[in-house]
Amino acid sequence: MTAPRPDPRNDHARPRLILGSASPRRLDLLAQIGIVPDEVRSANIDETPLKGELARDYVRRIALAKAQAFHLAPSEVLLCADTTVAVGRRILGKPGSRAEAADFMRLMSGRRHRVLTAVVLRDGDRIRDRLVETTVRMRPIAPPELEAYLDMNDWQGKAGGYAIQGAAAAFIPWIQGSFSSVVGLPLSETAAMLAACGITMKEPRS
Ligand SMILES: Cc1cn([C@H]2C[C@H](O)[C@@H](COP(=O)(O)OP(=O)(O)OP(=O)(O)O)O2)c(=O)[nH]c1=O
Repeated sequence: MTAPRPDPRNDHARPRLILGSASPRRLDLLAQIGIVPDEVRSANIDETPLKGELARDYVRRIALAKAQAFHLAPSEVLLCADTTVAVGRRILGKPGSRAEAADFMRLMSGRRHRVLTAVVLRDGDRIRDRLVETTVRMRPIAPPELEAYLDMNDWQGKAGGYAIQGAAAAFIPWIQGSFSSVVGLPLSETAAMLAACGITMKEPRS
């Protein structure tokens, strides 16, 4: 009997990619650039901002905390991220209720805010991280529109209580920065970080 020929598509030197995120958006965004994690894990992190903490310090601290929450085997590379919304110095996380989502949307209505995403890649003891900031403008939202929007439940599980990739797109005429970063993972920056660890698009199977 002859030994099976090795499949040239199996690159055993390539590290296993672990996505440390419960966000379905992050998995979809990776798939968009042809990256399929070998495994998805999630951890519960206390995401309470510290008193007076700046949004950029906060989002980086939380992404790093997520990246430290997992045990990794030597062949594994871990990707984690955190996305938050900042209006002036106020940090808006994921709203805990419809009423809080309404407060957030009223605060953002008719003005600009920032969306920050910190990406962390952990490869053994080595940590690579990037912070990407995007400015988003929301047009004024009338009270009946806000009620209709909240009825759609799109606010649940989203920083700031909205999803630019969802119904709230109707309120957003302009952004400056990275669309994918607002959705949860800046793709250009993430692809570069992964490539530095030897993780690139999977070859298409014929
Ligand atoms: C502003 C904005 C946020 N979001 C989402 C991205 C993130 O999933 C979420 C912010 O919460 P995160 O804490 O960054 O992520 P998560 O709780 O969904 O998942 P995990 O912590 O396990 O990685 O908000 C959108 O989908 N669209 C948007 O326009």
